Amino acid sequence: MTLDDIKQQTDLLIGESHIDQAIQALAQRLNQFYSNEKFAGKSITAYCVMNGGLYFTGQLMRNLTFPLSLKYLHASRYGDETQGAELNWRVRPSPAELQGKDILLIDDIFDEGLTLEAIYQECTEHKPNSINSVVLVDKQHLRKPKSGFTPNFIGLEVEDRYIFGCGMDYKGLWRNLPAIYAFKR
Ligand SMILES: O=P(O)(O)OC[C@H]1O[C@H](OP(=O)(O)OP(=O)(O)O)[C@H](O)[C@@H]1O
Ligand code: HPA
Repeated sequence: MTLDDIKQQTDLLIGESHIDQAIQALAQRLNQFYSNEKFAGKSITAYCVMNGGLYFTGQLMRNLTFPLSLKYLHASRYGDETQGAELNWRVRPSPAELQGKDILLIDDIFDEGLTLEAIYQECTEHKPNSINSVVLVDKQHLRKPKSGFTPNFIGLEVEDRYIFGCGMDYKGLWRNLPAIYAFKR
């Protein structure tokens, strides 16, 4: 499939400039949040949730103005599929990197929320000083975690379709696209 095929067979759901604006607005909110005196003199440990979080982390980071230590973790439950299954931990954060730290989890999408909720729980067990999460998009449906868990910062809302671009893949591909697409129904 070529880029031309993608353009013909998909709907452009969110364009590049809209996404860039949303990322800048999120960065401003995070800069404001972490300028609170309770974070004075501290650095923030940002965890990029691989692989999907990579694009968003890179775009977000360049607009963040507080001292940030970048790490990554990898938990996956979609693989190359468009339906989620059981969570598979590939790289866990190390306890020593969490204890007493101020953690920011960065991911591309909050869909059914099971991935981010499980990551949050894993991190919480190792007693960070604070833990917050930011996602680029929140998919609009009612299949969210029963616990009520939700990210602290959300960039954009997206309709209930399988989407790709901006870090999100379609069958392992097209994470590189700077806009968000869904195949035509
Ligand atoms: O809210 P959920 O329904 O749990 O889905 C969201 C998660 O799914 C995707 O990861 P994926 O499992 O595709 O792994 P990948 O990022 O390595 O492709 C995405 O990057 C999120 O981490
Ligand atoms: O809609 C999606 N697209 C890509 N990856 C995803 N992971 C969860 N939901 C999605």
